[in-house]
Amino acid sequence: MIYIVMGVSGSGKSTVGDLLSKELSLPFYDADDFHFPESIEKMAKGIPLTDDDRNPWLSLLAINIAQWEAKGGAVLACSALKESYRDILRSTTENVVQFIYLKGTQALLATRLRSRSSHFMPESLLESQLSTLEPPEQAITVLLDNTLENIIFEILKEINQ
Ligand SMILES: Nc1ncnc2c1ncn2[C@@H]1O[C@H](COP(=O)(O)OP(=O)(O)OP(=O)(O)O)[C@@H](O)[C@H]1O
Ligand SMILES: O=C(O)[C@H](O)[C@@H](O)[C@H](O)[C@H](O)CO
Repeated sequence: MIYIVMGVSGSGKSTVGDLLSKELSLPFYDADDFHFPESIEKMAKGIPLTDDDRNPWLSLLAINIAQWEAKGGAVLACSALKESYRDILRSTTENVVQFIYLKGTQALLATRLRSRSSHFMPESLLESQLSTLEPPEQAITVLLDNTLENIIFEILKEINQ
């Protein structure tokens, strides 16, 4: 199984994904590590990515997803903001991708982004992240206004159902 922890910047994808991977004894990958340098540069300058920036990155991730699945599964932290992006991520495997959506208010997301230091993503991009987001219909949805312990507990409960 491939678990994709998704949501806008600051929602806790990397933190939750890493913890979840340990609970599930699966390797953890962060989609941020697969961005092209030009994309990181754009975001650092406060310029939102476009479909043209994201699609090749998502296709690269999809190739990796098939390989991770063949090796026994993984947890991936990836924004996966639009349904079309999630379609690309699902395109190389059949029925093995489970999305986990971290949902929260703009105010809390902004607070989380502000409290974080030394990250390329500026808080100014939060608005465009939220306007691009198409909330997933088929996902385990968890409210991020909770302790990490409770968030992981909720996710594991849903996975084990
Ligand atoms: N449940 C939580 N309670 C309190 N703080 C949290 C929680 N989840 C994450 N954080 C903190 O919020 C900040 C954002 O989390 P994180 O970097 O994991 O988000 P992200 O979605 O991966 O962001 P990005 O996509 O921009 O890399 C971090 O400083 C993290 O420690
Ligand atoms: O699709 C996107 O716009 C990107 O993946 C962003 O979401 C950032 O990479 C991530 O949030 C790191 O801060």
